[in-house]
Amino acid sequence: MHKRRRQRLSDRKGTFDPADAEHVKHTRVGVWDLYEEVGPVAAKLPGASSYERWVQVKNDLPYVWRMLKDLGSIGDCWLLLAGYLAVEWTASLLPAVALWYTGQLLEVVQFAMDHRAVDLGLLLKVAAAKLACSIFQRILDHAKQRLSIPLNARIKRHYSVHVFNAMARLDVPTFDDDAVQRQLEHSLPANSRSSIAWDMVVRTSKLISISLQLVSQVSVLTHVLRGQHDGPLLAALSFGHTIFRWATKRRPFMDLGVWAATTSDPDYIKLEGLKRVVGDGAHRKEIVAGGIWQFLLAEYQQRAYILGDKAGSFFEAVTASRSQESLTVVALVQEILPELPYIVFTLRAVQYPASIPASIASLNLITQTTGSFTRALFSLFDESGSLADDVASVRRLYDVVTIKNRVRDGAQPYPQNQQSLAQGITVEFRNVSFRYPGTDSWALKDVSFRLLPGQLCVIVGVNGSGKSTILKLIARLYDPTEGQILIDDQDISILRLEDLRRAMAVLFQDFTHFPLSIGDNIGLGDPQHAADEDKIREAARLGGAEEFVDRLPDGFDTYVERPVKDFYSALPEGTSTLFGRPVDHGRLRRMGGMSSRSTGLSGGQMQRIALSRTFMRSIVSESGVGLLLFDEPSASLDPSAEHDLFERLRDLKGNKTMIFSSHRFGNLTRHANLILYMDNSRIIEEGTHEQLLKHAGEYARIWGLQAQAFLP
Ligand SMILES: Nc1ncnc2c1ncn2[C@@H]1O[C@H](COP(=O)(O)OP(=O)(O)OP(=O)(O)O)[C@@H](O)[C@H]1O
Repeated sequence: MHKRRRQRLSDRKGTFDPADAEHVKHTRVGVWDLYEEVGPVAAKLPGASSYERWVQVKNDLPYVWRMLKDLGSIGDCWLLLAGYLAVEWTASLLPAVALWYTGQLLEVVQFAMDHRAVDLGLLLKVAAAKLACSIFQRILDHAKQRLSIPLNARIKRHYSVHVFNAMARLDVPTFDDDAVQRQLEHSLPANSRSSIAWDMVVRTSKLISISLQLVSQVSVLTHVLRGQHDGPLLAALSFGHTIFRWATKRRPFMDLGVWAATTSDPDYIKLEGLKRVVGDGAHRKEIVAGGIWQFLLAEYQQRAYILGDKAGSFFEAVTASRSQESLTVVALVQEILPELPYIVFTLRAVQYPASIPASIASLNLITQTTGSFTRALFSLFDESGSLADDVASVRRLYDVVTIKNRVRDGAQPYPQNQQSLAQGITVEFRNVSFRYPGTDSWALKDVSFRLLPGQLCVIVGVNGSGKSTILKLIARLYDPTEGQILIDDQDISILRLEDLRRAMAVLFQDFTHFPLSIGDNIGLGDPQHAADEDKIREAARLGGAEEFVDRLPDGFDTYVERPVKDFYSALPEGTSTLFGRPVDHGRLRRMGGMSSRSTGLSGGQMQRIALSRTFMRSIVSESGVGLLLFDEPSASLDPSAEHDLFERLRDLKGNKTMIFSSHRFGNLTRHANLILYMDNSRIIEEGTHEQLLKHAGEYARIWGLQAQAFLP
């Protein structure tokens, strides 16, 4: 259900404007404002929208074919699949066989009426056959389940690699794009235990099986009832009621089409805010230190009292308002219709008393069949509707690997001569301006500078002036909106991205830690040597991480953030550790997504791990790095660690070109060949430390401020 809802939304093209009174109906549901699209009349004609959906299914069929071919390429999949289908379809015929034997019972009754004696042979045969049907049904169910487990696992594994590939290869602006995020979301199965392809297989097989079940049951029933008094009439009445129920079945709210709901009720919004304040551990310190819990409680009580019964989530409100509409004429007719066969049967019995036993048997047979017929018919329609969604999901699953990266790859190998990297890289910005995707303001405006091989450049300036952005453009995470960036005098966009990125090492300010072991976190700086423990240790030493990592119980195998949760239930209160890790007893915590307690590393220690990763790439390995980009590498380091870091960096720099972004003057800027002072997206001063002091501008002023802070 949830899955279908997501897909319906994404299939719509264009926009939805709640303020468009002509096409959008507004209603109040509790504290919520519900806006529903009022579609054109044609779309409301029965079948009109389903026709469109089936046309879409037809267009998407090539993707299904491709999926089938892919399934064929998975080891043993075809064999398992053939077994699975054979079992499911055979099982679908069993109810009809059982029905046929029930029909035989009718003959026993008829025989008893005609001859005043029971045909014992036939009775035993029927009983044995019905028993055999039940046992066979159970065996087939078991076989189906056994086959589905390896099938599902293999299909899931195959497509998890497919989706991993689709996600892993995306660049920053593409991955950040909302439309791409939605596309990626749709390539994931609604249920983590399944996969889109497996859902599709199950659905198709089930549809065929239900159809077989319906056709076989109806034909057996027609055959059995042909000679029975009133049989056809009772059957018509029973099925009539089923069909009426299906035709008047209320469509679930979420299937109604395009809609959106919001609330502007200030009491409700505040109530929800207050709940979060006390539920989220992040606010606990402030609540306690500020002594505000009683105030919060009083506020909460007041809002809850004002809102009364209206306080509820949107779906609660919808359910409450729907329940008021449940007594309709259609609902009453639905209740009466099932009784009709009994009424007719009673009237006929009064008219022809002799036929009562046979009629009772027929009625019983019919009502039994109608039950299973109703269920099958309902699920046939439900499943066929979902099949259209499944086919669309398969299309999306394949489309997702064709998403184009926004940053286009260049064709030119870089560098032409690998040895040249050791001499450093030339970096030049020519009138570069840049806006982040989806924003209107300039993050960089008309920036130009040239850095020669082996030079050290430090970018300083106020917060948000564009320092990090310069580094991101050099790493080609984004392309400039205007202007040109040259690397070794070649336009950066013509160079092969893979080569370019291999030639540089970057430490971002907002560096992240992969939810992998510390060793992997460092090793990934240079994937080619990621398994080389000596290199990892050397990188950790240079990054200042070796000492504290060695003190951790699991050393380099420690997971800073464990990506796998443990499962447990009803542990005694005193169990504070399990499997060597702290136990999280709090459901509230888990609900707030705070279950994974980290190993408790400090910000500075985290930064040292990130630094080690950069060292792994740039200095320890011989991977041919000629350019080092560091964005605030010492932001979380204590002064002595910062001093050591810069010393080490200068020692190891060699002829590599280095660019730093920093707020701290002194340690670095004094040694820089070029300092860029930035303000408001522009370079406002540039030169060496001495030149800028002589210039007596902003750089000199800030330098003076920082120097004064250390004067007695
Ligand atoms: N991903 C992004 N999307 C949109 N705008 C961004 C993004 N990243 C940064 N910006 C904006 O671009 C401008 C420059 O940001 P940048 O991070 O380059 O500044 P900075 O000089 O490095 O700042 P700080 O000293 O705080 O690190 C800022 O106005 C910032 O808000």
